[in-house]
Amino acid sequence: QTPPDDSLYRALGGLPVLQKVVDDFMANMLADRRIKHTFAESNIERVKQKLVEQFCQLSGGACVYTGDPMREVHQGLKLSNADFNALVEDLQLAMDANGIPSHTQNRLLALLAPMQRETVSR
Ligand code: HEM
Repeated sequence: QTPPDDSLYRALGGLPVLQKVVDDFMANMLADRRIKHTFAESNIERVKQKLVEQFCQLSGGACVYTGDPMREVHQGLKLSNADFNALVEDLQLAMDANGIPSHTQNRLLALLAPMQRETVSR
C-alpha cells in the first residue's frame, strides 16, 4: 500500500499558504476588469472556501472538495478561453505574491489545465 503523494501540497506550504493564496487570488479576480463581473452575484466567502478545499485535495492534502461539479457551476456563466487565461494570470500573481516557486506553480497549474474544458463554454 503506497502512501498518498502529498509532495505538491507540502511544496505549496500546506493549508495556511493555500488560504493566503486563495484570498489573494480572489482579490485579484475581483479587481480584474476582464472577469470581475462574473462574480457579481456570487457568495465570495463560499467560493473561496471551496477553492481552498479543491486546491488542497488536488495537491494531495487531506481535504475533501465539498463544492458542486465544475461543469454545473460554470456552464451558465458562458466563459471564454480569454476568461480562463485571465483567471490563470490572477492565480499566478497570487502565487508569486506568496513566494511559491515557478516549478511548484506549474505543478498546480497542470492539475487545473484539464478543467478548462469543464469551465469554458463559448
Ligand atoms: C481551472 C479553472 C477553474 C476552477 C478550478 C474553478 C473553481 C471554482 C470553484 C471550486 C467554485 C465554487 C463551486 C461551488 O460553489 O460549489 C467556482 C465558482 C465560480 N467560478 Fe470558477 N473555477 C475555474 C474557472 C473559472 C473561470 C475561468 C471563471 C471566470 C473567469 C470562474 C468564475 C467562477 C464564478 C463566477 C463562480 C461562482 C459561481 C456561483 O456563484 O454560483 N471560474 N469556481
